[in-house]
Formats: sequence, structure tokens, C-alpha cells
Amino acid sequence: MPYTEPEAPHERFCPDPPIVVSGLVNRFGDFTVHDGLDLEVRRGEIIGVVGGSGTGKSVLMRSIIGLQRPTAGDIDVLGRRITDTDLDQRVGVRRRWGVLFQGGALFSTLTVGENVEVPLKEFYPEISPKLRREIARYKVLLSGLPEEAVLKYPNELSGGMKKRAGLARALALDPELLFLDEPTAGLDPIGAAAFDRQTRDLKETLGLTVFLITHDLDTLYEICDRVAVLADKKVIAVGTIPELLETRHPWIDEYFNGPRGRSALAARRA
Ligand SMILES: Nc1ncnc2c1ncn2[C@@H]1O[C@H](COP(=O)(O)OP(=O)(O)OP(=O)(O)O)[C@@H](O)[C@H]1O
Repeated sequence: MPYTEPEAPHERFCPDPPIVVSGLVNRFGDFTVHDGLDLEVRRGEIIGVVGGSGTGKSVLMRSIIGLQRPTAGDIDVLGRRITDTDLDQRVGVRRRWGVLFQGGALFSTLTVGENVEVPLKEFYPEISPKLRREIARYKVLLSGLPEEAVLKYPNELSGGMKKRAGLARALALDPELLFLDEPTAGLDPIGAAAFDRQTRDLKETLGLTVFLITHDLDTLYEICDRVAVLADKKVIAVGTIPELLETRHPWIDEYFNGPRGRSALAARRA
């Protein structure tokens, strides 16, 4: 029999595209954040989501993971219509994604290991405490933290370590989708570059699809397969950076060709 490549870990289950957002509208009172926003995320990619402050990147992420009920529109995640299902029905799909919120959002009274155990307890209560501890320890190592971090409390960690602890918790349930909200914000350039490498390595080894909100141009150049640009209450363009530059949209031009964009590109070339 001819040799065939084994499937990537989640390929059998993860539809392509795993995230489809159609006609999304989000309003808070009179204020409209999204008005007919469309976006498709491809399986296995890292998609960077950019846009000016307040353009609704976090609201978009919260809508996709079901924390924000949209005013209108449809969102399908891993083949399930999130916008039509209630919280209980979403349990099955919720355990197939992991989220790193801005700032890590760790429980301050729990150790790093215990933080990672939280989703395991919630979604797999049948797992024994011993196995749960072991899984948490493994996820902490996978996130790039040293073993001793398992027993540390969040206030004993640096900003970069907190992010990694949040990453370990996001990986707790072996997700197919990983959502990262500004993961390198507040990190020094070396820490940010290391976090980027970790994200790319995890994507490749675990077959993840990554939805990554960022203002970090280096991250966009280094690890994102495509970039989606939010402006005018919509995704105005999505593609590789060279494709985006061809759109000649003034905000995109300013963003990538402004002083910071040029220096990120120069660093990449160097
Ligand atoms: N629950 C809410 N109630 C009222 N307004 C909200 C709510 N959540 C978000 N907003 C508003 O929606 C807009 C978009 O917010 P969001 O946090 O998604 O922006 P963002 O693009 O992620 O910004 P930044 O890059 O600064 O983090 C903001 O004006 C914000 O004040």
C-alpha cells in the first residue's frame, strides 16, 4: 500500500473554514461598532486582526467565542452556528478553543498550575486530580515556562511569564482554535519575539488555527499568514501584507508604510 501522510491532529474534525462571520452587526445603544462585517478564517492559519483603537477587534473576538451576543449576523465556529445556540449547547464547541485574554486574566488566588486546571475541572470533571495536575504541568512546560512556575502565584510572575501562564491555560483542553488578544502588548522586544516564536511553533506542532489581535507590526510580519484589517465598522481587507498594500487603502498605507511599519519591514529584511 502506498504511504500516506498521517492527518494533522485535528484535521479530521476541524472544518475549513473553521470560523465564518457573515453580516455581523454589533451595537451598544446608539453606537455601532460593526455594521455588516464579514470574515472567514482558514484552517491552520495564523490570522492577524488589526485596526485602530476602538474599531471593535475585541468585540469581534468576544462575538466569535460567544461572550457577546451580536445585534445581527451569523457566526459559525467549527461547523456550529454560535449565534443560534445557547450557552449550554455551546459547551461541546467551547472546549475546542482556548483563549488568552489581554493581561492573561489569571485567578490571583490560584497558582499557575491551578489556573490551568480550571478549564479541565469545568469541562472534564471526571478526570482524577492526579491526572489533572499532570496535564496542567505538561501545559505549563508547553507554554515555555520552567517547571517551578507551576507552583507560583500570578503576582510572583513577570508580565511575560503571566502571558505564558495564560497561554498554558488556553492550551489546557488541546484546542483546535487559539484566540490571542494582544499577546505581546507590554512585553520587551526580546520577550515579544520569543512569544511570537512560541505561537508559531505551537501552531505548527499542534495543527492550531490562531486568531490573533495585535498592534505589533513585528508579529504581523513574523508569524501571520494573513492579516484582516478592521475599519469603517467592517473588515475592509484581508490577505497577506503584500496583498493588503495593493489595496491602496489610506489607513492600510499609513499603517504599513508609516515610520513603524517601515522599521518593522526593515527588521524583517535584516
Ligand atoms: N460592553 C460594552 N458596552 C458598551 N460599549 C462597548 C462594550 N464593549 C465594547 N464597547 C465599545 O466598543 C468599541 C470597540 O471596543 P473594542 O474593545 O472591541 O475595541 P478594540 O478595537 O479592541 O480596541 P483596542 O485596540 O483599543 O483594544 C469601543 O468604543 C468600546 O468602548
